[in-house]
Amino acid sequence: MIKAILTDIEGTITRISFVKEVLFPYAAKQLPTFIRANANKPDVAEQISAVKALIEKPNADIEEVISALLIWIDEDKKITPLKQLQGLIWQTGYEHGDFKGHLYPDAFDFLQAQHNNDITLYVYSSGSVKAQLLLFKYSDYGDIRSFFSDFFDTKVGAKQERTAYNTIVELLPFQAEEILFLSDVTGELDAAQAVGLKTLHLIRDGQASTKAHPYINDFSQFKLEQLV
Ligand SMILES: CSCCC(=O)C(=O)COP(=O)(O)O
Ligand SMILES: [Mg+2]
Repeated sequence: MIKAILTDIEGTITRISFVKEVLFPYAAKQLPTFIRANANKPDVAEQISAVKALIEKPNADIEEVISALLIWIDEDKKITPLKQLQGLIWQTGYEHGDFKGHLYPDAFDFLQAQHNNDITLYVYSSGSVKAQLLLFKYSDYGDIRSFFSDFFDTKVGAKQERTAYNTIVELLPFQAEEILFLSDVTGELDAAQAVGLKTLHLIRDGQASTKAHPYINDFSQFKLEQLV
C-alpha cells in the first residue's frame, strides 16, 4: 500500500522549459555579478571551494570559477555546488517577481488531493533544497510548501544512483515499498526501483526511450490501484 510519494520536479510536476528557458538563463546572467559580489559570504565561499576542488585547481581565481560554473549551466550538469549557487541566485528573481514557480495544473491538483488524502509528500530534485522551497513558496498557486514533509537534493547523492534512494528511505518513517517515486527519467526510476520503491513514469510529451515502468502522460490519468 502506498503511504508516501517522493516526487521529482523538472519534467514531472514542472515544465522542462520553465527550468531551461527561464531559471537557467536567469542564473547564467546573474552568476558572474553574484559571485564577484558575494564571494566572501560563508555559504558562497563554501561552494566556490567545492568548485575549485572539482576542477582540481585549488588556486583558481574567481574568474576561472565563474567560467567553470557557466559551462556547467550550459551543459545542464547536476553538480552540487552549481545547484546550491543557482538556488541562492534565483531567490532574488522570485522576490522581485521576475518569474513564478511553474507547476502543471494537473500536478497542482494531484499534489493537493494527495496531501488532503493524508499521503505524505516528499521532494527529491537535483535543484537544491533552497531552490525547491523557493519554487513552492512563489508557485503559480501561491505558497504550497506545507504540502511537503521533507525535501532532498543531490546532497544525498545523484538521482541515478541507488545509494541516494537507500539514504532517503533510511531517513523516512516508511518502508521502501510504501513509497511511490515519480520521475520523467528512466535512469532515476530504475535506481529507485532497485531499492524497492514503487515507480511511476511521467511521459509528458508522449515519447520515451523506454517504457519499463508504469507510466502516465499527466496526473489526470493517475490511478493508485494500478500500482499495488
Ligand atoms: C528546484 S527547481 C530547479 C530545478 C533544477 O535546477 C534541476 O536541475 C531539475 O532537476 P530535477 O531533478 O528536478 O529533474
Ligand atoms: Mg526530472
